[in-house]
Amino acid sequence: MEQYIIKGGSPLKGEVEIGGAKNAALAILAAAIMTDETVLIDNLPDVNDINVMLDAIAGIGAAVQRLDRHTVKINGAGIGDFSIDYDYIKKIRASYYLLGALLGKYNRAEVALPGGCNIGSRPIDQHLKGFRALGAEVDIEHGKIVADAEVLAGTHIYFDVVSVGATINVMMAAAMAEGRTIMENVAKEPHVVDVANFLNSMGANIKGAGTDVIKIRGVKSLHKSEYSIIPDQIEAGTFMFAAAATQGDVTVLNVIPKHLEATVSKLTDIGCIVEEYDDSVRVIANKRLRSTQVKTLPYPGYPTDMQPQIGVTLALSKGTSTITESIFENRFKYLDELARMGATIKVEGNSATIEGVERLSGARVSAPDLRAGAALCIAGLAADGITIVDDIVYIQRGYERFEEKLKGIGGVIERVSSEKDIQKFKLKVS
Ligand SMILES: CC(=O)N[C@H]1[C@@H](OP(=O)(O)OP(=O)(O)OC[C@H]2O[C@@H](n3ccc(=O)[nH]c3=O)[C@H](O)[C@@H]2O)O[C@H](CO)[C@@H](O)[C@@H]1O
Ligand SMILES: C=C(OP(=O)(O)O)C(=O)O
Repeated sequence: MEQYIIKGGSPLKGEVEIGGAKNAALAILAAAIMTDETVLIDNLPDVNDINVMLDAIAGIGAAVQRLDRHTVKINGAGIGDFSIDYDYIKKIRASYYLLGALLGKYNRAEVALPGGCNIGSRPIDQHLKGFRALGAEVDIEHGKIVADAEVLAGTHIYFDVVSVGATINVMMAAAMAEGRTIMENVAKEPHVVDVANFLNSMGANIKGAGTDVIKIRGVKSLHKSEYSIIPDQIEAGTFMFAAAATQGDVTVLNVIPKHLEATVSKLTDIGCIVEEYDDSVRVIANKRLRSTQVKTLPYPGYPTDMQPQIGVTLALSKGTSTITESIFENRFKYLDELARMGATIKVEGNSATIEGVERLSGARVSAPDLRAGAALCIAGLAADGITIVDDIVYIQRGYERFEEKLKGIGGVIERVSSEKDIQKFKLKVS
C-alpha cells in the first residue's frame, strides 16, 4: 500500500499548473458515447477515476484511443451492450452518468449502483425521478439500476434538492428526448455548464446551464466534436489553501478565476493577499491567519469539496472558527485525524468548532476520502516534523501527480511503499 511521507514546516512557494476538472471530465466522457461520430477530448486529468470511466466505456464497445495523457478520442458507434457491471465502475460515483448517456441514446441502460467517496448517504432519487419524468421505467435489480423507455419525451421537472449529478444526468438523457424539457431548481456548478457546452458542441440544444432553470430542445442525433475541459477549481483551491496553511506564496496557473470566487473570498477573510489575473491566481500568506465562519453550499456558495482544505487552514489560524457542512453528513472524518496532529476541534452534528493552534505536529494519519486526504497532506506540509498519510489511493482518484506538483512548489513529500522507503526519506531530511 502506498503512503505519502511529508516533512513539514516550510512555506510553499512558486507556480503550479492546474489540470482539467475531474468532475466535468467524468460526465463529458460518458456524454461522448452519445454520438456515433468521433469526439476528441482534451485537458483530461490523468487520474484513476478517469481511467476507470474510459475502461468502462471501452468495455461496452466504444473505441477509446488515448493520444496522450490528457487527450482521448472516443467513438461510440460500436456500442452493443447497454449493461455496465464492471467491477471498478461501482467504486466511482460518476458511473451514474452512463445511465443518462445510454438512456438518451439507446432508450435503455443498466448500470451498477454508484460508489464514490463515503462522505454521506448519497441517494440518487432525483436522478431516477428525472428519468421517470422523461418516460423511462426505472427499477433497481440485483444491485443495478435498470432504465428502459419506449420513447423518451420532453417534460417539466422540478428537482426537490439541488444535485449536480441529477442535473447533469437528466440533462444528458433529455438532450436526445423528443420535444422540450424544462428542468428547475438545478445545480449551477461550472461543470454543469461545461457538460452543457460539450453537448451543445455536439449539436444538442441546451439553454440556461449555470442558472436555476435549464431548457432543452431534444435532438435526434449528436455529431462529432473537439472539446477542451475546464480547469479543476477544486484542485486549484486545494493548492491555494496549501499556500495559506503553510504561510506561503503560490500562483495557480491555468484557472478560471470566476470559478474560484467563494474560495478567494474565504482566503481574503482570513487574511491572505489574493491577486487575480486572467487565468491565474496568486495567494500570499505572510503572517498567521485569522478565524472565520464557513458554511458549505451549492455553487456559487462555498464548495463542500473544499471544506477539509479550509478546515486544516483554520486549525492553524488565530481564534475560533466554525464550519457548517450542509451537503454531506460524513465530511468531518478528517477532523479526528487532524486532532491527532494537535488541532483543537469539537464536532456537534453538522457543525465543527475549531480553536486555532499555533503549531500542528506531524503524525501518522489516514485519508478518509479524496479531499480530506489532500487536506491532511496540507496539514503535514504545515506541521512540525514528519507526517505519514495512509490510504492515499483516495487522493490518487482525483489529483494528478499530487506529490510532484507539491514538490514543484517546495513541498518535501515522497510517495513510498515500504518501511525501507520511509527510513530513506527520514535519513534524507534529517
Ligand atoms: C463525481 C462528482 O461530480 N461528484 C461531486 C458531486 O457529487 P454528487 O453528484 O453525488 O452530489 P449531489 O450534488 O448530487 O449531492 C448534493 C446533495 O443532494 C443530495 N441528493 C443528491 C442526489 C439525489 O438524487 N438525491 C439527493 O438527496 C445529496 O445527498 C447531497 O446532500 O457533487 C458534489 C456536490 O458538489 C461533490 O461533492 C462531488 O465531488
Ligand atoms: C467527493 C468527490 O468525488 P465523488 O463524488 O466521485 O466521490 C470529490 O470529487 O470530491
